[in-house]
Amino acid sequence: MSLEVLSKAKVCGGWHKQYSHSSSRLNCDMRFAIFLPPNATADTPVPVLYWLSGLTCTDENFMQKAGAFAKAAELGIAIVAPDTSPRGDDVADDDGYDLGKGAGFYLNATQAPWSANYHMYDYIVDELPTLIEQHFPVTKVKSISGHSMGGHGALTIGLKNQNSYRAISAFSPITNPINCPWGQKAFTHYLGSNKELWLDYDACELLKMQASSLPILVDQGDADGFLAEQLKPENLLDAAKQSNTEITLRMQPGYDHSYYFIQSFINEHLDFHSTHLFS
Ligand SMILES: CC(=O)Oc1ccc2c(C)cc(=O)oc2c1
Repeated sequence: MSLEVLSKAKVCGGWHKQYSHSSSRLNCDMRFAIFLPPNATADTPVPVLYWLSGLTCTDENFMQKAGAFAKAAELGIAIVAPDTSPRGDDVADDDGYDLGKGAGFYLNATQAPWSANYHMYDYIVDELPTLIEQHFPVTKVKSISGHSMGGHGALTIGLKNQNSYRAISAFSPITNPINCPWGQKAFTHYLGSNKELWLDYDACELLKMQASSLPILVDQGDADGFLAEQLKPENLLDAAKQSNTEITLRMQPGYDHSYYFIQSFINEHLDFHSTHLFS
């Protein structure tokens, strides 16, 4: 599979690069961004942290706003930031910011018109890592993190693929999409009205069914305007209790839903991932 370079810039001794490629799973051209630390070479490949962004975001938000490069360079971790949905003029969309382009919810849609392209679950789990491992000096060792809708993606993808990742972390994740307005809207459109089929993409339901062998770190701001209606971290703790899974949930006083919050704690998440990626 071929990659087209869209941009490259040296940063913190490493490289930030953006690429486009044709995705067979999403049936469209996709973009992603990668940060390669200075020590990533063919002789010394490095592990990868996959970062899943939230609603309305692209490959660019985390790379431009999180301030993660200095720490990732020091630790020797590559970071891959995919886009948040399929893209292009032929891809179905909606006027709302919480459905369609920019709102792929990291699942495989089964309902028309979404099912033609919206297979973000398969893209993140299989197609993108295969591509990254073919083209860059990285190992197969990986972990996963994300924000909001991307936190939901990191939790569900990590929990469903515990042998593929070393650790999961999330900022302000949508923890229980089957019980919040964003999730209920997206799942109705992408998966249909049979709510039994929604359970497979809900972190709380997954945790109730199976304990996590992966360490999980969640940071949540207590001044986040979406906390009570959309994010519900207390439901994640309740679900974890039911399967005897230990989750570190840190309520961070005064922080909101923005990238200022992510920037404040990203180094601690990178340290957390480093501990497990190199163990
Ligand atoms: C760049 C940025 O601030 O991203 C951002 C803003 C808001 C949201 C909301 C409301 C939900 C979500 O899933 O992600 C997200 C990302």
